Amino acid sequence: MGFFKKKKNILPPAEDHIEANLANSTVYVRDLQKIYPSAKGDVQAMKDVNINVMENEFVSIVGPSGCGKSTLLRMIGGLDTATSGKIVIQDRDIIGPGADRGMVFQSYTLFPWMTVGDNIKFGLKLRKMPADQQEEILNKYLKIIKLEKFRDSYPRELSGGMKQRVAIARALANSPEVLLMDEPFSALDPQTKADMQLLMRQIWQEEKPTVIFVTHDIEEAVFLSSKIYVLTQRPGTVKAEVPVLLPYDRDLSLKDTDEFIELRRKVNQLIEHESLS
Ligand SMILES: Nc1ncnc2c1ncn2[C@@H]1O[C@H](COP(=O)(O)OP(=O)(O)OP(=O)(O)O)[C@@H](O)[C@H]1O
Repeated sequence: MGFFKKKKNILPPAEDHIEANLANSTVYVRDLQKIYPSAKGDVQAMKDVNINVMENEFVSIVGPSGCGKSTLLRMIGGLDTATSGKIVIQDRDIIGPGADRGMVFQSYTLFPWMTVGDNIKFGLKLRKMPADQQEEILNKYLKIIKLEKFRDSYPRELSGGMKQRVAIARALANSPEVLLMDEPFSALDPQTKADMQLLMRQIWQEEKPTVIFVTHDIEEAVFLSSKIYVLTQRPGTVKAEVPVLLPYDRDLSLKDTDEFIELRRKVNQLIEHESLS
């Protein structure tokens, strides 16, 4: 029985419909607050953040610089602790890192002394998965990221985009309940970035991972997501939850359509108003 069902009897009736929605949540963030103590006084990075990510959703977090996007992702990843509030994945309170969450960062985080294959199998080896199953999963993900020929290469032999493809495969190979991505494509050149967005969308359409994706690139957020949370400037809180009602099968030509441009403009305006206020 899930966390929300257990609490049913103590919720007032008015919240019943909210609870019904949350029962399907993979990630549930409530009243999250983050204060960084500093010599010059406390820095309130985040205030009353509430987000709700359903199973198989691709959710992006956008907002002005310094609004707390990375802090929020780090807290969901268990790499940082909240000052108050709650983060629940399925029915478990998050108090630290765990294999239930895969992470991909902007900076390249592959183990440089391991081949591509060993990087992808790393988590599987830790779990002592039988070798034949490891091979099966490795082959599946090498194919998905189109790097079958690079299985025995080392990270130093790969381009930035290839390294991020391996990082995504390494995270997904562990079948995480949620994939957390912090600006994973922002260091790449524009063409590689567009290729990676297309690949990421294809992976999502085929594999349906639950994803929380932090980016400052609104076009990227609209292209990839099923839902976008726009945060306010610091202290960051949720300003808007924007559903992305665009076709399910997407390719890069979608970016030139009126409906895409209109939605990108809407999200941009939400952030611009924030930056000017
Ligand atoms: N260790 C820290 N000590 C003090 N303040 C911090 C610390 N880490 C982050 N902050 C502050 O908290 C706020 C949120 O930072 P965070 O990096 O999460 O924002 P962001 O939205 O990801 O920014 P950007 O879009 O520029 O990457 C910022 O104002 C930052 O200066």
